[in-house]
Amino acid sequence: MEATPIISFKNVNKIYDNGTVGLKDINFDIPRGEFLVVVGLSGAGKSTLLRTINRMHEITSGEIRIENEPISQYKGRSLRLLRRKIGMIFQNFNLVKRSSVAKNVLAGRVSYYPTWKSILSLFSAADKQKAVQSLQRVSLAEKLYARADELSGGQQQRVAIARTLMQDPKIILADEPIASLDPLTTKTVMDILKRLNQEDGITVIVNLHSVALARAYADRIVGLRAGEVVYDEPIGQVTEADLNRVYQTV
Ligand SMILES: Nc1ncnc2c1ncn2[C@@H]1O[C@H](COP(=O)(O)OP(=O)(O)OP(=O)(O)O)[C@@H](O)[C@H]1O
Repeated sequence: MEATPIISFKNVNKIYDNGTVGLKDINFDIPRGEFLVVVGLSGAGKSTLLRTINRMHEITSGEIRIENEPISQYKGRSLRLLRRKIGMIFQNFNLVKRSSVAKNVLAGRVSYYPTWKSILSLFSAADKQKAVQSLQRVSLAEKLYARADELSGGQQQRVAIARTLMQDPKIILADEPIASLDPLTTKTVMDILKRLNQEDGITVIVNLHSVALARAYADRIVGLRAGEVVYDEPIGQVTEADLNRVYQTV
């Protein structure tokens, strides 16, 4: 029997308040431990798809299950617990630029603390140690006391990854994580995501424009066009002609 998928989309639709179709009848499962890359033109719905998984965006109809639980009704504590197991990294890194790397990384742990302790930054010695270890995973331990805005873009993205590691995530969502980076730094960041996937078994879902990168890193590629899945294949079966379908504008 096949193991339960970690994420499952069933007949998912998303229509924005202004009538724009974000997602149209999405149906697919993501097995635990997969490195999934979502490709598509700008506006195809990649960000929308990713953000429905942690409820940054609400769906209009259908069902999303995480670890076999429907998530749409989650509120309060259940929503916090859902978001704790899902790390997210963004194109623009979303760090507090004037804060230290240490503070930025520790911020990934706040969901484990009562609000008053997190406001006062009363992190335990164990969590400070964990912050150092998270930075070691992205080869940036020496930057612990640097200010975030002293770092290069690639280094900032690695800090953002270290921050998500503080959550002990089961899933990492990466929304165009390398869009602002040069080719060498891109490789460093993608290699780190791949390593976390392979060594820690974290399910990773990455939105990318680059088909070449998708082919280099993905276990499976899903192509979106105008909110619909037009392509869904394991990497071994990916062909140039199929991928071109994703990028047809008509
Ligand atoms: N808050 C919003 N309100 C209305 N429409 C939106 C909103 N956010 C996104 N859209 C629209 O939904 C569609 C999908 O957008 P989305 O950002 O998911 O695409 P994308 O594939 O991630 O694009 P990009 O590669 O440019 O980030 C687009 O037509 C977009 O204009």
